Amino acid sequence: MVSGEVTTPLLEEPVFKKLEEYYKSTGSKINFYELFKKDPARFDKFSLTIPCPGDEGNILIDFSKNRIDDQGMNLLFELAKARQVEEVREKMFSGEKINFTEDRAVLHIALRNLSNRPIQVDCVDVTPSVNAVKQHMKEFCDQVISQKWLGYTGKPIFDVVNIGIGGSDLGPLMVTEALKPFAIGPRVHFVSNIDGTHLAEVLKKVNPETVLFIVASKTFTTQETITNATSAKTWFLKHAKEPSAVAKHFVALSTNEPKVAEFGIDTANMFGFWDWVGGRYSLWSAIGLSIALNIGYANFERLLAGAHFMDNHFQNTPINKNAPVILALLGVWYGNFFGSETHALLPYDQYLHRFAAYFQQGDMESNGKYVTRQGSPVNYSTGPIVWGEPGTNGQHAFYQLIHQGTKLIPADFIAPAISHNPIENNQHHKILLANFLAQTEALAKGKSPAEAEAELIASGTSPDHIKRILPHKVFQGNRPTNSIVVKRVTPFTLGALIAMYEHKIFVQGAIWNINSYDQWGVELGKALAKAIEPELQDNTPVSSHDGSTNGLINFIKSHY
Ligand SMILES: O=P(O)(O)OC[C@H]1O[C@H](O)[C@@H](O)[C@@H](O)[C@@H]1O
Repeated sequence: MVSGEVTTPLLEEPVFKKLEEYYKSTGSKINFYELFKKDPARFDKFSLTIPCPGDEGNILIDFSKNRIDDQGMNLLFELAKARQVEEVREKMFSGEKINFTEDRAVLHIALRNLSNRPIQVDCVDVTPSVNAVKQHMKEFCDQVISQKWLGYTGKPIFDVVNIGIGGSDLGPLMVTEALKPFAIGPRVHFVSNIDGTHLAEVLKKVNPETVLFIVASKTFTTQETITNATSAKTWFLKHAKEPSAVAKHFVALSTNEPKVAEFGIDTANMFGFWDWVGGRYSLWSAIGLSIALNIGYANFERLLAGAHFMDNHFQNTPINKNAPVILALLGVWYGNFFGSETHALLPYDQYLHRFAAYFQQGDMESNGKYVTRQGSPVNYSTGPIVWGEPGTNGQHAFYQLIHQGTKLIPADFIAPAISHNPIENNQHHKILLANFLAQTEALAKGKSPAEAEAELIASGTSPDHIKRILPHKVFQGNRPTNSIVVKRVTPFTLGALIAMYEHKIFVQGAIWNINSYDQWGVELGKALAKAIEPELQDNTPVSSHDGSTNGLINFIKSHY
């Protein structure tokens, strides 16, 4: 056990019990829309404005449309204190090995530590090595973007293919999509799936003379990535013929130098990182190389600066004004008291269309745990199911269930005030924002039976028909949302938003007393796939698995 670790089971925490009582007597009955009528200061009280430097504007986090009041919020803040969120936060920032099941520190914050504060792991300051890799990345990006890095026939690089999966794919993919307006370098493509279709379709778009493959894998043992990278190399050599050409067209991002060399990539073309960078927190490391190549190193550094800015906010702001802490506590409030099982991320920005997918891994791989740090099964709910799609698309797909379904689905709406594409005199963006505002208002306000009836009468509906359809036209409202508005989606504001959600995950993990930084759950499936693969090599029937698995394998083999 790590010293100072929380050992009181969550449900026995005195303030958790107080919260339970408060939930029964008051919290469960709150209609926050009604509270706006009673308290004109509610928005000011339950929102945060975080001023960003330069012309990045403010980040507004409006959490007033939640089932909370002063008493509830104060109890939640007390809960954060009781669960020692501040102490555990210090452990993370100071490089303690809080990921104890892998005996690792958790230091994605060190990758964006632009103030160069020394951070020690095993008595060694990691900052110089972080800066050295960043310098290598910068030089490489500058060479590729300025077209000084030439392929085997002397042509510059026009396309970059990032081959990686999970944390070595989702971050760079999400960020390069989000920051398309900032692209100045080669086009980027992503191959993650072992399904040969993924690689085959990307290879159709690129030219071996002008393509750069980035093999991104922390462990450099991930089956999908190594198989895809090997096939990409075979394809490349079919064209280039000469093995020495590989050095100009393949680079590796990894913590595993021997495996990189074994694969045949010159370790001079390897960008390293460290075991204290979790895969799902690695876009700030060398894993971000495809981002830096696409938007330029200076913009990549702005992304880091935005994250560093949020790290400072998280580390230095009192709990009751701390954005990640507040978002985390609200999640705990719904998950552990109201029984909400999911959390929706709904960006009103087409460029952020992979944001929810990114945090699906970030959150679900981190907090999808049922065992406490001390090793006992929890008797409370932990990480939510995270999902979402950009608005307004989602409105025409699944919002019906958020409005009138039986499940309580807390949702974060994320929007930029200013669009990168203000086409038609900005009309598109105004319609987009009007929809974002209308949805959060509708979810809050709902529609009472009296309002619905008045509408039906006004539209000339017959009394008999009104009687029949009225209940279907009523919305309960009181459905919680957070609204997060930035001036514009820029490398800086995006970096800050990502870091905010990373720290939210951290705070929830601390409250639930789980290790947010390992992922043993994904290992079993990997091991079993390795065992089944040889069985698919011929058509001999198998009988060594459970009935279903045998049946499936034999059905597939019957097509061989
Ligand atoms: O970068 P790697 O080592 O290829 O891992 C890719 C992914 O593999 C597994 O699914 C998990 O461990 C993820 O957290 C990780 O992001």
